[in-house]
Amino acid sequence: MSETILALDDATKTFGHGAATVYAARNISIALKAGRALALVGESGSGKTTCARMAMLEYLPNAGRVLFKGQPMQDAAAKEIASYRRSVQMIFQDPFASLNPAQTIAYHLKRPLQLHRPEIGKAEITATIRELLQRVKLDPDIIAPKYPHELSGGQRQRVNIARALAVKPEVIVADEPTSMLDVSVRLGVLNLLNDMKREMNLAMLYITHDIATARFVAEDIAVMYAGQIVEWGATSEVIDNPQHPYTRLLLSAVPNPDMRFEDGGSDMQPDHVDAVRSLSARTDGDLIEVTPRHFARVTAKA
Ligand SMILES: Nc1ncnc2c1ncn2[C@@H]1O[C@H](COP(=O)(O)OP(=O)(O)OP(=O)(O)O)[C@@H](O)[C@H]1O
Repeated sequence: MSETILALDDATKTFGHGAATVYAARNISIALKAGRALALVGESGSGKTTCARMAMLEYLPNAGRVLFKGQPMQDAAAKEIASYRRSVQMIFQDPFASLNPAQTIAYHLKRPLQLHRPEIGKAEITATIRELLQRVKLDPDIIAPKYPHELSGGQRQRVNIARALAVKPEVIVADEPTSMLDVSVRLGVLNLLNDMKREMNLAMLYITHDIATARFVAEDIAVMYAGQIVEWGATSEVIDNPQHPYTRLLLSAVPNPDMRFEDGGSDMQPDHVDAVRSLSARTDGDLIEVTPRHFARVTAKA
């Protein structure tokens, strides 16, 4: 079994107080292992980004822990936190927003090397930038001198991936990394993430509302609804044989994940959709031990 690098251990994050408390993430336990990806899947508002932010230490959980190689990060010293921030790199949804329009691509890659890779001498920086661009399948001669606006969305996202790799991370958190890209280039970027994961033994958290894309990247999958993980397991098993009604609902909306279930995005009846949602949002039962009885109860109700 490969090593767990980063884990959320029974982590809960709430916003607001009293009756207005929102449980953005409730009792989340996930483990990111070297050389493997976990897909966190769910519709908008299910809590995926909150989990990513806890993994990035942007939010500390109200309860539960963030563990890095078994060490709780809540009480870590500043030096350990700085090292954590290098080891855990994020790739964002919007490939343009995270690039400075006034700087060349070479500059974007040079900065993290200068800041975080002191072992690379001045003379080797250009060669390392070339290597990084080649790794993400971009031609260094063409791309390095360009500015972000001169690249396509897919090329920009590859630059973001190269920049994340520049600091030699152990974990990549990719939050909807292809949702703003042209459909024709999405698969290429997902395949690249997959290659990086294997070649560099990276642990990866892949966040998406599109359960179908999880197959391309992730060995494991966790399905979220209303701040909770309702089902998890090996990606192929969960997709081919979903046990939880909410996972079935999510799969019924593929291949048009942008469509709302209520607008005919799912082939389930609207009252059945409502029943699945209310069951999935319950916090009193043991949602994790999913049994076919859950499904039977929902169908009987609908
Ligand atoms: N800073 C915040 N303040 C108050 N509520 C928040 C905050 N961040 C998130 N929430 C709430 O927590 C819940 C989960 O949000 P989150 O952004 O994690 O979902 P998501 O699955 O990532 O959605 P999306 O795919 O739209 O980004 C939502 O109900 C959201 O409104």
